[in-house]
Amino acid sequence: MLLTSLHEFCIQLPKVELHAHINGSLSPSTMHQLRTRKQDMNPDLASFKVPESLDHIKDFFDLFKFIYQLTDDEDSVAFATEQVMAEFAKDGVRYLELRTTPRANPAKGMTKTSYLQTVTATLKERCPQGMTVNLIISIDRRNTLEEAQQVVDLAVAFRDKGVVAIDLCGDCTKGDFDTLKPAFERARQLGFPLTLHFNEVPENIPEAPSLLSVYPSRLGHATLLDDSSRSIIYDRRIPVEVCMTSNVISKTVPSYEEHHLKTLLLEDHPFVICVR
Ligand SMILES: CNc1ncnc2c1ncn2[C@@H]1O[C@H](COP(=O)(O)O)[C@@H](O)[C@H]1O
Repeated sequence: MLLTSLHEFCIQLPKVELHAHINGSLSPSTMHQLRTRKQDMNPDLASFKVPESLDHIKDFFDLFKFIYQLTDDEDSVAFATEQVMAEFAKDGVRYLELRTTPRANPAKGMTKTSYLQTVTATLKERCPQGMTVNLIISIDRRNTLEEAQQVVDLAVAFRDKGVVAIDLCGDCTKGDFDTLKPAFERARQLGFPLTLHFNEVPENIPEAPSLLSVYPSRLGHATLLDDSSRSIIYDRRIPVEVCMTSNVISKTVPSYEEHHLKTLLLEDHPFVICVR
């Protein structure tokens, strides 16, 4: 087939996507469809729009208060998951690792277990032809240790349903990794590879040694590499999930030209380009 442009070539190129949060990957069209389903019950949603740019990464996490109202029941979660897979497939992704934080909504009868049942069933039944999809289960930085341990229990329960790893995500300006560390240590003992959102903002730098002490297999973002983290990460060759669009939109990186991808490339450190 004759390719008409570089853009077309990039779309058709078979790709892997390893860092995509389900609720962070809803396209404007998916959000619109979910909003239309829900706005009778929740008129506030009618005026909600994702802004094109943000002033600070904190504003980014605030958006999820709205987005979670769009996916607050099992049917919407299934619809959102199916749309996300279909859109990645259309963009030429052949291997996809989605990640998501189990969420309950008692008002709609959704539990963390039924949330994951819905997601894993959708991955199995609605996966586009020619694409393989696996799931990473996320622990939110704002979780208590008990909640984090519950996520590990869920990962064990859903292990044979395509769960391949456990993630640390959530508002990088909140929470304390040391509180959650025993859950990550247990996850590792149980054989789950770990991927951790790492050093997205300066406040994260003091906790970096603690995150690295649980032996993550991959790191998300790793935007700010202090000398001591850099030397451990380079020594162990821990691959970085580079999320350029997310970094530039949330202003943790000033521009694409100044992105730390360049340093990783020049220093021959393994990384993978991701979207969110
Ligand atoms: C910008 N960098 C980031 N850093 C940390 N966590 C992030 C993130 N981007 C997204 N999330 C996490 O993904 C969740 C939404 O998807 P799920 O409900 O899990 O599917 C958000 O609530 C946040 O915790």
